[in-house]
Amino acid sequence: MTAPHRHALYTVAQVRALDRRAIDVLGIPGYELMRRAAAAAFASLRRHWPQAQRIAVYCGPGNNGGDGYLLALLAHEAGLAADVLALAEAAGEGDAARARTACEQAGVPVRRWDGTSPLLEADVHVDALYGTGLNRPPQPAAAALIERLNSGGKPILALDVPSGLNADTGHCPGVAIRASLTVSFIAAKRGLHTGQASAHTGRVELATLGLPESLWQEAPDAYLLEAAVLPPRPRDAHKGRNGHVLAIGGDHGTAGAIRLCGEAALRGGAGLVSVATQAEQLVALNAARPELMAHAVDGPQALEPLLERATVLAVGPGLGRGAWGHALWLTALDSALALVLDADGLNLLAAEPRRFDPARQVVITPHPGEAARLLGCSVDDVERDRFAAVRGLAQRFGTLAVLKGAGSLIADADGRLDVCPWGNPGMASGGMGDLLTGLVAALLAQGCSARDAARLGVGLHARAGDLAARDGERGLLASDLLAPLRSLLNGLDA
Ligand SMILES: NC(=O)C1=CN([C@@H]2O[C@H](COP(=O)(O)OP(=O)(O)OC[C@H]3O[C@@H](n4cnc5c(N)ncnc54)[C@H](O)[C@@H]3O)[C@@H](O)[C@H]2O)[C@H](O)CC1
Ligand SMILES: [K+]
Repeated sequence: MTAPHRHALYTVAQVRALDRRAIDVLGIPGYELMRRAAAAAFASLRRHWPQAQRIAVYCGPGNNGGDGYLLALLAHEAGLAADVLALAEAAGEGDAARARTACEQAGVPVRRWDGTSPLLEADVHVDALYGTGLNRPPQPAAAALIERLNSGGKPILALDVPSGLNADTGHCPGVAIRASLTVSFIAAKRGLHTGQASAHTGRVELATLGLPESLWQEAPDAYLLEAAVLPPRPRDAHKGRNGHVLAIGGDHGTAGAIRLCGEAALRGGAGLVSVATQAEQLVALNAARPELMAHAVDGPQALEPLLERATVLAVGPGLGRGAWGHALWLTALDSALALVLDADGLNLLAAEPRRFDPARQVVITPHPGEAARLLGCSVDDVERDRFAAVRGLAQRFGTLAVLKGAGSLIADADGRLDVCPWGNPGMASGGMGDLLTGLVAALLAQGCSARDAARLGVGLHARAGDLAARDGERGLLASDLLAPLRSLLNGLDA
Protein backbone atom coordinates (compact mmCIF):
# COMPACT_ATOMS: atom_id res chain seq x y z
CA MET A 1 0.00 0.00 0.00
CA THR A 2 2.00 2.96 -1.11
CA ALA A 3 0.74 6.44 -1.68
CA PRO A 4 1.83 7.92 -5.00
CA HIS A 5 5.53 7.91 -4.19
CA ARG A 6 6.29 11.53 -4.92
CA HIS A 7 8.42 10.37 -7.81
CA ALA A 8 6.15 7.63 -9.15
CA LEU A 9 4.96 7.89 -12.77
CA TYR A 10 1.85 6.13 -14.04
CA THR A 11 0.41 5.16 -17.41
CA VAL A 12 -3.05 6.38 -18.45
CA ALA A 13 -4.39 2.86 -17.94
CA GLN A 14 -2.99 2.76 -14.38
CA VAL A 15 -4.53 6.17 -13.59
CA ARG A 16 -7.86 5.04 -15.01
CA ALA A 17 -7.67 2.01 -12.70
CA LEU A 18 -7.02 4.37 -9.77
CA ASP A 19 -10.04 6.46 -10.85
CA ARG A 20 -12.16 3.32 -11.01
CA ARG A 21 -10.96 2.14 -7.60
CA ALA A 22 -11.75 5.55 -6.11
CA ILE A 23 -15.26 5.34 -7.53
CA ASP A 24 -16.03 1.63 -7.09
CA VAL A 25 -14.08 0.70 -3.96
CA LEU A 26 -13.92 3.94 -1.99
CA GLY A 27 -17.37 4.99 -3.17
CA ILE A 28 -16.28 8.45 -4.26
CA PRO A 29 -18.50 9.42 -7.21
CA GLY A 30 -16.77 10.48 -10.44
CA TYR A 31 -18.51 13.86 -10.20
CA GLU A 32 -17.00 14.41 -6.74
CA LEU A 33 -13.55 13.62 -8.21
CA MET A 34 -14.26 16.12 -10.95
CA ARG A 35 -15.28 18.72 -8.37
CA ARG A 36 -12.10 18.11 -6.35
CA ALA A 37 -10.00 18.33 -9.53
CA ALA A 38 -11.59 21.67 -10.41
CA ALA A 39 -11.07 22.94 -6.85
CA ALA A 40 -7.40 21.91 -6.86
CA ALA A 41 -6.81 23.53 -10.25
CA PHE A 42 -8.61 26.73 -9.23
CA ALA A 43 -6.52 26.95 -6.04
CA SER A 44 -3.36 26.63 -8.18
CA LEU A 45 -4.64 29.32 -10.53
CA ARG A 46 -5.16 31.71 -7.59
CA ARG A 47 -1.69 30.95 -6.22
CA HIS A 48 0.07 31.50 -9.53
CA TRP A 49 -2.02 34.43 -10.82
CA PRO A 50 -3.42 36.18 -7.70
CA GLN A 51 -4.25 39.32 -9.70
CA ALA A 52 -6.30 37.48 -12.32
CA GLN A 53 -9.83 38.91 -12.54
CA ARG A 54 -11.00 37.32 -15.80
CA ILE A 55 -10.57 33.68 -16.80
CA ALA A 56 -11.59 31.95 -20.00
CA VAL A 57 -12.10 28.18 -19.98
CA TYR A 58 -11.99 26.11 -23.17
CA CYS A 59 -13.90 22.84 -22.71
CA GLY A 60 -13.64 19.67 -24.75
CA PRO A 61 -16.32 16.96 -25.05
CA GLY A 62 -15.20 14.67 -22.18
CA ASN A 63 -14.40 14.69 -18.49
CA ASN A 64 -11.43 17.00 -18.99
CA GLY A 65 -14.02 19.50 -20.21
CA GLY A 66 -16.08 18.63 -17.15
CA ASP A 67 -13.21 19.72 -14.93
CA GLY A 68 -13.17 22.98 -16.87
CA TYR A 69 -16.86 23.73 -16.38
CA LEU A 70 -16.59 23.21 -12.64
CA LEU A 71 -13.47 25.40 -12.49
CA ALA A 72 -15.37 28.18 -14.33
CA LEU A 73 -18.20 27.76 -11.82
CA LEU A 74 -15.80 28.10 -8.87
CA ALA A 75 -14.23 31.22 -10.41
CA HIS A 76 -17.67 32.71 -10.96
CA GLU A 77 -18.66 31.96 -7.35
CA ALA A 78 -15.40 33.59 -6.18
CA GLY A 79 -16.36 36.81 -7.98
CA LEU A 80 -14.07 36.47 -10.99
CA ALA A 81 -15.40 37.01 -14.50
CA ALA A 82 -15.57 33.54 -16.06
CA ASP A 83 -16.47 32.59 -19.62
CA VAL A 84 -16.53 29.24 -21.32
CA LEU A 85 -15.98 28.31 -24.96
CA ALA A 86 -17.14 24.75 -25.67
CA LEU A 87 -15.61 22.70 -28.48
CA ALA A 88 -18.65 20.54 -28.95
CA GLU A 89 -22.37 20.44 -28.40
CA ALA A 90 -23.40 19.57 -24.87
CA ALA A 91 -22.76 15.88 -24.20
CA GLY A 92 -25.99 14.01 -23.51
CA GLU A 93 -25.45 12.68 -20.02
CA GLY A 94 -22.61 11.88 -17.69
CA ASP A 95 -20.48 13.90 -15.30
CA ALA A 96 -19.33 16.37 -17.96
CA ALA A 97 -22.90 17.14 -19.02
CA ARG A 98 -23.88 17.61 -15.38
CA ALA A 99 -20.94 19.95 -14.88
CA ARG A 100 -21.85 21.99 -17.95
CA THR A 101 -25.49 22.32 -16.77
CA ALA A 102 -24.35 23.42 -13.29
CA CYS A 103 -22.13 26.02 -14.93
CA GLU A 104 -24.87 27.38 -17.20
CA GLN A 105 -27.48 27.40 -14.42
CA ALA A 106 -25.14 29.52 -12.30
CA GLY A 107 -25.14 32.09 -15.09
CA VAL A 108 -21.68 31.43 -16.54
CA PRO A 109 -21.79 32.20 -20.28
CA VAL A 110 -21.08 29.00 -22.26
CA ARG A 111 -20.65 29.52 -26.01
CA ARG A 112 -19.76 27.19 -28.86
CA TRP A 113 -16.33 27.62 -30.47
CA ASP A 114 -17.14 27.97 -34.17
CA GLY A 115 -13.57 27.52 -35.33
CA THR A 116 -12.94 31.16 -36.19
CA SER A 117 -14.17 33.47 -33.41
CA PRO A 118 -11.50 35.39 -31.48
CA LEU A 119 -10.31 34.18 -28.09
CA LEU A 120 -12.14 35.42 -25.04
CA GLU A 121 -10.65 38.41 -23.20
CA ALA A 122 -8.96 36.94 -20.11
CA ASP A 123 -5.98 37.21 -17.78
CA VAL A 124 -5.57 33.40 -17.76
CA HIS A 125 -6.79 30.84 -20.30
CA VAL A 126 -7.68 27.38 -18.98
CA ASP A 127 -7.11 24.39 -21.26
CA ALA A 128 -9.84 21.82 -20.59
CA LEU A 129 -10.01 20.43 -24.14
CA TYR A 130 -8.43 16.98 -23.77
CA GLY A 131 -6.75 15.15 -20.93
CA THR A 132 -5.87 11.46 -20.74
CA GLY A 133 -8.52 10.67 -23.33
CA LEU A 134 -6.57 12.14 -26.27
CA ASN A 135 -6.47 9.37 -28.86
CA ARG A 136 -5.57 11.12 -32.11
CA PRO A 137 -4.14 14.47 -33.30
CA PRO A 138 -6.46 17.39 -32.50
CA GLN A 139 -8.92 17.87 -35.36
CA PRO A 140 -9.01 21.15 -37.37
CA ALA A 141 -11.33 23.18 -35.11
CA ALA A 142 -9.49 22.13 -31.93
CA ALA A 143 -6.13 22.56 -33.66
CA ALA A 144 -7.05 26.11 -34.68
CA LEU A 145 -8.10 26.92 -31.12
CA ILE A 146 -4.88 25.44 -29.71
CA GLU A 147 -2.77 27.49 -32.11
CA ARG A 148 -4.68 30.66 -31.20
CA LEU A 149 -4.23 29.99 -27.50
CA ASN A 150 -0.51 29.35 -27.99
CA SER A 151 -0.08 32.63 -29.82
CA GLY A 152 -2.51 34.58 -27.62
CA GLY A 153 0.18 36.06 -25.40
CA LYS A 154 -1.63 35.12 -22.19
CA PRO A 155 -0.68 32.34 -19.71
CA ILE A 156 -2.38 28.98 -20.08
CA LEU A 157 -3.26 26.65 -17.20
CA ALA A 158 -3.63 23.09 -18.55
CA LEU A 159 -5.94 20.72 -16.69
CA ASP A 160 -4.41 17.27 -16.14
CA VAL A 161 -2.49 17.15 -19.47
CA PRO A 162 -1.71 19.93 -21.98
CA SER A 163 -4.19 19.18 -24.78
CA GLY A 164 -2.53 17.47 -27.72
CA LEU A 165 0.22 15.79 -25.63
CA ASN A 166 0.04 12.00 -25.28
CA ALA A 167 0.02 11.38 -21.52
CA ASP A 168 1.72 7.98 -21.94
CA THR A 169 4.57 8.81 -24.31
CA GLY A 170 5.28 12.54 -24.17
CA HIS A 171 4.73 12.66 -27.93
CA CYS A 172 2.53 15.24 -29.65
CA PRO A 173 0.81 13.65 -32.68
CA GLY A 174 -0.27 17.13 -33.86
CA VAL A 175 -0.42 20.64 -32.34
CA ALA A 176 -0.46 20.86 -28.55
CA ILE A 177 -1.04 23.49 -25.89
CA ARG A 178 2.06 25.25 -24.54
CA ALA A 179 1.05 25.80 -20.92
CA SER A 180 2.74 27.86 -18.20
CA LEU A 181 1.36 25.43 -15.60
CA THR A 182 -0.15 21.95 -15.72
CA VAL A 183 -2.14 20.70 -12.73
CA SER A 184 -2.29 16.90 -13.05
CA PHE A 185 -4.80 14.86 -11.09
CA ILE A 186 -4.57 11.76 -8.91
CA ALA A 187 -1.19 10.55 -10.23
CA ALA A 188 1.66 11.90 -12.36
CA LYS A 189 1.54 10.59 -15.91
CA ARG A 190 4.75 9.34 -17.54
CA GLY A 191 4.17 11.41 -20.68
CA LEU A 192 4.43 14.67 -18.71
CA HIS A 193 8.16 14.09 -18.12
CA THR A 194 9.86 13.04 -21.35
CA GLY A 195 10.01 13.79 -25.08
CA GLN A 196 8.13 16.91 -26.13
CA ALA A 197 6.45 17.31 -22.72
CA SER A 198 8.86 19.93 -21.35
CA ALA A 199 7.96 22.27 -24.22
CA HIS A 200 4.24 21.96 -23.38
CA THR A 201 3.63 21.41 -19.66
CA GLY A 202 5.30 24.41 -18.08
CA ARG A 203 5.57 23.74 -14.35
CA VAL A 204 3.82 20.49 -13.35
CA GLU A 205 1.88 20.25 -10.07
CA LEU A 206 0.24 17.05 -8.83
CA ALA A 207 -3.12 17.15 -7.04
CA THR A 208 -3.98 13.83 -5.36
CA LEU A 209 -7.58 15.03 -4.69
CA GLY A 210 -7.49 14.06 -1.02
CA LEU A 211 -7.67 10.36 -1.83
CA PRO A 212 -6.56 7.91 0.89
CA GLU A 213 -3.19 6.15 0.60
CA SER A 214 -5.02 2.83 0.26
CA LEU A 215 -5.87 3.82 -3.31
CA TRP A 216 -2.34 3.39 -4.66
CA GLN A 217 -1.95 -0.38 -4.44
CA GLU A 218 0.10 -1.54 -7.37
CA ALA A 219 3.63 -0.22 -7.40
CA PRO A 220 4.22 1.60 -10.67
CA ASP A 221 7.29 0.67 -12.70
CA ALA A 222 8.44 4.16 -13.62
CA TYR A 223 9.94 6.78 -11.32
CA LEU A 224 11.44 10.24 -11.61
CA LEU A 225 15.12 10.24 -10.66
CA GLU A 226 15.86 11.85 -7.31
CA ALA A 227 18.88 14.02 -6.62
CA ALA A 228 21.58 11.73 -5.26
CA VAL A 229 25.34 11.68 -4.84
CA LEU A 230 27.92 9.02 -4.13
CA PRO A 231 28.50 8.15 -0.48
CA PRO A 232 31.47 10.09 1.01
CA ARG A 233 34.89 8.55 0.43
CA PRO A 234 36.43 6.55 3.25
CA ARG A 235 39.38 8.46 4.76
CA ASP A 236 41.81 5.69 3.84
CA ALA A 237 40.78 5.72 0.21
CA HIS A 238 43.54 5.13 -2.30
CA LYS A 239 43.40 5.20 -6.08
CA GLY A 240 43.34 1.42 -6.30
CA ARG A 241 39.99 1.43 -4.47
CA ASN A 242 38.31 3.58 -7.06
CA GLY A 243 38.86 1.44 -10.07
CA HIS A 244 40.63 1.94 -13.35
CA VAL A 245 38.71 3.14 -16.40
CA LEU A 246 40.12 2.33 -19.83
CA ALA A 247 38.62 4.63 -22.45
CA ILE A 248 38.94 3.30 -26.02
CA GLY A 249 38.50 5.64 -28.99
CA GLY A 250 39.99 8.57 -30.83
CA ASP A 251 40.51 7.41 -34.40
CA HIS A 252 42.41 9.60 -36.87
CA GLY A 253 41.57 13.26 -36.32
CA THR A 254 39.11 12.80 -33.48
CA ALA A 255 40.94 13.31 -30.17
CA GLY A 256 38.32 15.55 -28.59
CA ALA A 257 35.65 12.96 -27.87
CA ILE A 258 37.91 10.45 -26.14
CA ARG A 259 39.60 13.25 -24.24
CA LEU A 260 36.26 14.51 -22.86
CA CYS A 261 35.34 10.95 -21.97
CA GLY A 262 38.63 10.48 -20.10
CA GLU A 263 38.33 13.82 -18.32
CA ALA A 264 34.80 13.02 -17.19
CA ALA A 265 36.02 9.69 -15.84
CA LEU A 266 38.69 11.53 -13.85
CA ARG A 267 36.25 14.18 -12.60
CA GLY A 268 33.74 11.43 -11.90
CA GLY A 269 36.14 10.03 -9.30
CA ALA A 270 37.75 7.02 -11.00
CA GLY A 271 41.05 6.11 -9.30
CA LEU A 272 42.95 5.74 -12.56
CA VAL A 273 42.02 6.55 -16.16
CA SER A 274 43.87 5.22 -19.22
CA VAL A 275 43.12 6.02 -22.84
CA ALA A 276 43.76 3.59 -25.70
CA THR A 277 43.90 5.63 -28.89
CA GLN A 278 45.69 6.27 -32.15
CA ALA A 279 49.35 7.34 -31.77
CA GLU A 280 48.70 10.74 -33.33
CA GLN A 281 46.45 11.71 -30.40
CA LEU A 282 49.03 11.20 -27.66
CA VAL A 283 50.64 14.60 -27.75
CA ALA A 284 47.29 16.41 -27.70
CA LEU A 285 45.94 14.24 -24.90
CA ASN A 286 49.02 14.44 -22.69
CA ALA A 287 49.26 18.18 -23.19
CA ALA A 288 45.61 18.73 -22.40
CA ARG A 289 45.27 16.42 -19.42
CA PRO A 290 48.49 14.83 -18.16
CA GLU A 291 46.51 12.91 -15.51
CA LEU A 292 45.15 10.79 -18.37
CA MET A 293 47.49 7.90 -19.16
CA ALA A 294 47.27 7.87 -22.95
CA HIS A 295 48.58 4.82 -24.85
CA ALA A 296 49.11 4.44 -28.57
CA VAL A 297 47.30 1.25 -29.50
CA ASP A 298 47.49 0.00 -33.05
CA GLY A 299 45.38 -3.13 -32.53
CA PRO A 300 44.03 -5.80 -30.15
CA GLN A 301 47.46 -7.12 -29.18
CA ALA A 302 48.59 -3.76 -27.86
CA LEU A 303 45.28 -3.49 -26.03
CA GLU A 304 45.68 -6.72 -24.05
CA PRO A 305 48.05 -5.43 -21.32
CA LEU A 306 45.82 -2.41 -20.79
CA LEU A 307 42.75 -4.64 -20.41
CA GLU A 308 44.54 -6.59 -17.68
CA ARG A 309 44.98 -3.48 -15.57
CA ALA A 310 41.51 -1.96 -16.16
CA THR A 311 38.31 -2.62 -14.21
CA VAL A 312 35.87 -0.77 -16.49
CA LEU A 313 35.82 -0.07 -20.25
CA ALA A 314 34.34 3.00 -21.94
CA VAL A 315 34.16 2.29 -25.67
CA GLY A 316 33.05 4.49 -28.53
CA PRO A 317 33.84 8.20 -28.40
CA GLY A 318 35.59 8.98 -31.72
CA LEU A 319 36.13 5.24 -32.26
CA GLY A 320 35.08 5.33 -35.92
CA ARG A 321 33.79 2.27 -37.75
CA GLY A 322 36.98 1.41 -39.61
CA ALA A 323 39.17 -1.68 -39.18
CA TRP A 324 41.07 -0.19 -36.20
CA GLY A 325 37.95 0.75 -34.25
CA HIS A 326 36.16 -2.47 -35.14
CA ALA A 327 39.07 -4.65 -33.96
CA LEU A 328 39.33 -2.84 -30.62
CA TRP A 329 35.54 -2.94 -30.23
CA LEU A 330 35.46 -6.71 -30.71
CA THR A 331 38.27 -7.16 -28.17
CA ALA A 332 36.42 -5.01 -25.64
CA LEU A 333 33.20 -6.97 -26.15
CA ASP A 334 35.01 -10.25 -25.63
CA SER A 335 36.38 -9.17 -22.26
CA ALA A 336 34.32 -9.66 -19.11
CA LEU A 337 34.95 -6.17 -17.76
CA ALA A 338 32.13 -3.75 -16.93
CA LEU A 339 31.42 -1.75 -20.07
CA VAL A 340 29.88 1.52 -21.22
CA LEU A 341 29.12 1.55 -24.96
CA ASP A 342 28.45 4.83 -26.74
CA ALA A 343 28.65 6.59 -30.13
CA ASP A 344 30.41 4.38 -32.71
CA GLY A 345 30.56 1.61 -30.14
CA LEU A 346 26.78 1.51 -30.54
CA ASN A 347 26.81 1.89 -34.31
CA LEU A 348 29.11 -1.15 -34.50
CA LEU A 349 26.69 -3.02 -32.20
CA ALA A 350 23.79 -2.10 -34.50
CA ALA A 351 25.73 -3.67 -37.38
CA GLU A 352 26.70 -6.76 -35.33
CA PRO A 353 23.97 -7.14 -32.67
CA ARG A 354 24.56 -9.41 -29.68
CA ARG A 355 23.01 -9.98 -26.25
CA PHE A 356 25.34 -9.50 -23.34
CA ASP A 357 25.70 -11.88 -20.42
CA PRO A 358 23.23 -10.48 -17.83
CA ALA A 359 25.91 -10.96 -15.16
CA ARG A 360 28.16 -8.44 -16.97
CA GLN A 361 27.63 -4.81 -15.95
CA VAL A 362 26.95 -3.18 -19.33
CA VAL A 363 25.40 0.26 -19.98
CA ILE A 364 24.49 1.51 -23.45
CA THR A 365 23.85 5.24 -23.91
CA PRO A 366 22.29 5.95 -27.32
CA HIS A 367 20.76 9.18 -28.46
CA PRO A 368 17.52 8.73 -30.47
CA GLY A 369 19.41 8.29 -33.77
CA GLU A 370 21.67 5.56 -32.39
CA ALA A 371 18.66 3.97 -30.69
CA ALA A 372 16.82 3.86 -34.03
CA ARG A 373 19.75 2.04 -35.65
CA LEU A 374 19.99 -0.40 -32.72
CA LEU A 375 16.24 -1.12 -32.88
CA GLY A 376 16.04 -1.15 -36.68
CA CYS A 377 13.37 1.57 -36.77
CA SER A 378 13.12 5.31 -37.50
CA VAL A 379 13.97 8.14 -35.12
CA ASP A 380 10.27 9.12 -35.28
CA ASP A 381 9.34 5.63 -34.08
CA VAL A 382 11.72 6.05 -31.13
CA GLU A 383 10.39 9.50 -30.23
CA ARG A 384 6.77 8.42 -30.70
CA ASP A 385 7.12 6.10 -27.71
CA ARG A 386 10.40 6.63 -25.86
CA PHE A 387 9.38 4.30 -23.04
CA ALA A 388 8.82 1.41 -25.44
CA ALA A 389 12.10 2.20 -27.21
CA VAL A 390 14.28 2.24 -24.08
CA ARG A 391 12.65 -0.95 -22.79
CA GLY A 392 13.21 -2.56 -26.20
CA LEU A 393 16.90 -1.67 -26.06
CA ALA A 394 17.37 -3.14 -22.58
CA GLN A 395 15.59 -6.35 -23.53
CA ARG A 396 17.18 -6.77 -26.95
CA PHE A 397 20.77 -6.38 -25.72
CA GLY A 398 20.40 -7.61 -22.14
CA THR A 399 21.94 -4.40 -20.83
CA LEU A 400 21.07 -1.32 -18.83
CA ALA A 401 19.86 1.16 -21.46
CA VAL A 402 19.88 4.97 -21.37
CA LEU A 403 17.84 6.76 -24.05
CA LYS A 404 19.17 10.32 -24.12
CA GLY A 405 17.18 13.39 -25.20
CA ALA A 406 14.66 15.65 -23.44
CA GLY A 407 13.74 13.66 -20.33
CA SER A 408 16.40 10.95 -20.62
CA LEU A 409 15.07 7.49 -19.83
CA ILE A 410 16.77 4.55 -18.12
CA ALA A 411 15.56 0.96 -18.38
CA ASP A 412 16.90 -2.27 -16.95
CA ALA A 413 16.24 -5.72 -18.35
CA ASP A 414 13.39 -6.42 -15.92
CA GLY A 415 11.47 -3.39 -17.11
CA ARG A 416 12.03 -0.86 -14.34
CA LEU A 417 12.08 2.67 -15.80
CA ASP A 418 13.62 5.89 -14.49
CA VAL A 419 12.98 9.35 -15.97
CA CYS A 420 15.46 12.24 -15.64
CA PRO A 421 13.69 15.48 -14.69
CA TRP A 422 16.76 17.67 -15.30
CA GLY A 423 18.64 18.91 -18.36
CA ASN A 424 18.11 21.63 -20.95
CA PRO A 425 18.29 22.19 -24.71
CA GLY A 426 21.78 23.70 -24.36
CA MET A 427 23.02 20.18 -23.70
CA ALA A 428 22.16 19.05 -27.23
CA SER A 429 25.69 19.85 -28.32
CA GLY A 430 28.83 17.92 -29.24
CA GLY A 431 30.72 16.23 -26.46
CA MET A 432 27.90 16.09 -23.91
CA GLY A 433 27.47 12.38 -24.62
CA ASP A 434 31.21 11.75 -24.28
CA LEU A 435 31.07 13.27 -20.79
CA LEU A 436 28.20 11.03 -19.78
CA THR A 437 30.07 7.95 -21.00
CA GLY A 438 33.12 8.81 -18.91
CA LEU A 439 31.03 9.66 -15.87
CA VAL A 440 29.04 6.40 -15.97
CA ALA A 441 32.32 4.49 -16.37
CA ALA A 442 33.77 6.30 -13.34
CA LEU A 443 30.76 5.37 -11.22
CA LEU A 444 31.03 1.73 -12.29
CA ALA A 445 34.73 1.92 -11.38
CA GLN A 446 33.77 3.08 -7.88
CA GLY A 447 31.58 0.07 -7.31
CA CYS A 448 28.14 1.17 -8.55
CA SER A 449 25.96 -1.42 -10.27
CA ALA A 450 25.11 -0.74 -13.91
CA ARG A 451 21.70 0.55 -12.83
CA ASP A 452 23.00 2.86 -10.11
CA ALA A 453 25.85 4.10 -12.33
CA ALA A 454 23.34 4.94 -15.07
CA ARG A 455 20.81 6.58 -12.73
CA LEU A 456 23.44 8.55 -10.83
CA GLY A 457 25.40 9.40 -13.96
CA VAL A 458 22.40 10.61 -15.97
CA GLY A 459 21.09 12.63 -13.03
CA LEU A 460 24.42 14.26 -12.14
CA HIS A 461 25.21 14.98 -15.80
CA ALA A 462 21.84 16.69 -16.37
CA ARG A 463 22.02 18.64 -13.10
CA ALA A 464 25.53 19.79 -13.99
CA GLY A 465 24.14 20.90 -17.35
CA ASP A 466 21.44 22.92 -15.61
CA LEU A 467 23.99 24.53 -13.28
CA ALA A 468 26.29 25.35 -16.21
CA ALA A 469 23.31 26.76 -18.16
CA ARG A 470 22.79 29.40 -15.48
CA ASP A 471 25.06 31.52 -17.72
CA GLY A 472 22.80 30.78 -20.67
CA GLU A 473 21.95 27.69 -22.70
CA ARG A 474 23.44 29.13 -25.87
CA GLY A 475 27.17 28.49 -26.19
CA LEU A 476 27.09 25.83 -23.46
CA LEU A 477 30.13 23.60 -23.98
CA ALA A 478 30.57 20.08 -22.67
CA SER A 479 33.69 21.11 -20.75
CA ASP A 480 31.57 23.72 -18.89
CA LEU A 481 29.96 20.82 -17.05
CA LEU A 482 33.17 19.47 -15.49
CA ALA A 483 33.36 22.00 -12.64
CA PRO A 484 29.69 21.81 -11.53
CA LEU A 485 29.88 18.04 -11.93
CA ARG A 486 32.69 17.87 -9.41
CA SER A 487 30.74 20.03 -6.96
CA LEU A 488 27.63 17.88 -7.32
CA LEU A 489 29.59 14.65 -6.97
CA ASN A 490 30.95 15.87 -3.68
CA GLY A 491 27.52 16.97 -2.50
CA LEU A 492 28.58 20.63 -2.73
CA ASP A 493 25.64 21.75 -4.85
CA ALA A 494 26.95 24.93 -6.45
N1 LIG B 1 -12.09 9.50 -14.63
C1 LIG B 1 -12.13 10.20 -13.49
O1 LIG B 1 -12.62 9.79 -12.46
C2 LIG B 1 -11.56 11.54 -13.49
C3 LIG B 1 -11.24 12.13 -14.71
N2 LIG B 1 -10.83 13.40 -14.73
C4 LIG B 1 -10.61 14.09 -15.97
O2 LIG B 1 -11.05 13.29 -17.05
C5 LIG B 1 -10.08 13.33 -18.08
C6 LIG B 1 -10.25 12.13 -18.97
O3 LIG B 1 -11.54 12.29 -19.51
P1 LIG B 1 -12.05 11.47 -20.79
O4 LIG B 1 -13.48 11.78 -20.93
O5 LIG B 1 -11.60 10.07 -20.65
O6 LIG B 1 -11.26 12.05 -22.02
P2 LIG B 1 -10.84 13.53 -22.38
O7 LIG B 1 -11.73 14.52 -21.68
O8 LIG B 1 -9.38 13.64 -22.17
O9 LIG B 1 -11.14 13.56 -23.98
C7 LIG B 1 -12.45 13.76 -24.36
C8 LIG B 1 -12.89 12.81 -25.43
O10 LIG B 1 -12.48 13.39 -26.65
C9 LIG B 1 -12.31 12.36 -27.62
N3 LIG B 1 -11.04 12.69 -28.24
C10 LIG B 1 -9.82 12.29 -27.89
N4 LIG B 1 -8.88 12.82 -28.71
C11 LIG B 1 -9.57 13.58 -29.60
C12 LIG B 1 -9.18 14.38 -30.71
N5 LIG B 1 -7.89 14.54 -31.03
N6 LIG B 1 -10.14 15.01 -31.43
C13 LIG B 1 -11.44 14.85 -31.07
N7 LIG B 1 -11.91 14.13 -30.02
C14 LIG B 1 -10.94 13.49 -29.31
C15 LIG B 1 -12.27 11.05 -26.90
O11 LIG B 1 -13.42 10.34 -27.25
C16 LIG B 1 -12.30 11.44 -25.42
O12 LIG B 1 -13.15 10.60 -24.69
C17 LIG B 1 -8.81 13.39 -17.34
O13 LIG B 1 -7.76 13.87 -18.15
C18 LIG B 1 -9.15 14.36 -16.21
O14 LIG B 1 -9.01 15.68 -16.67
C19 LIG B 1 -10.92 14.12 -13.46
O15 LIG B 1 -10.23 15.25 -13.46
C20 LIG B 1 -10.42 13.30 -12.33
C21 LIG B 1 -11.32 12.15 -12.18
K1 LIG C 1 -6.16 19.68 -20.91
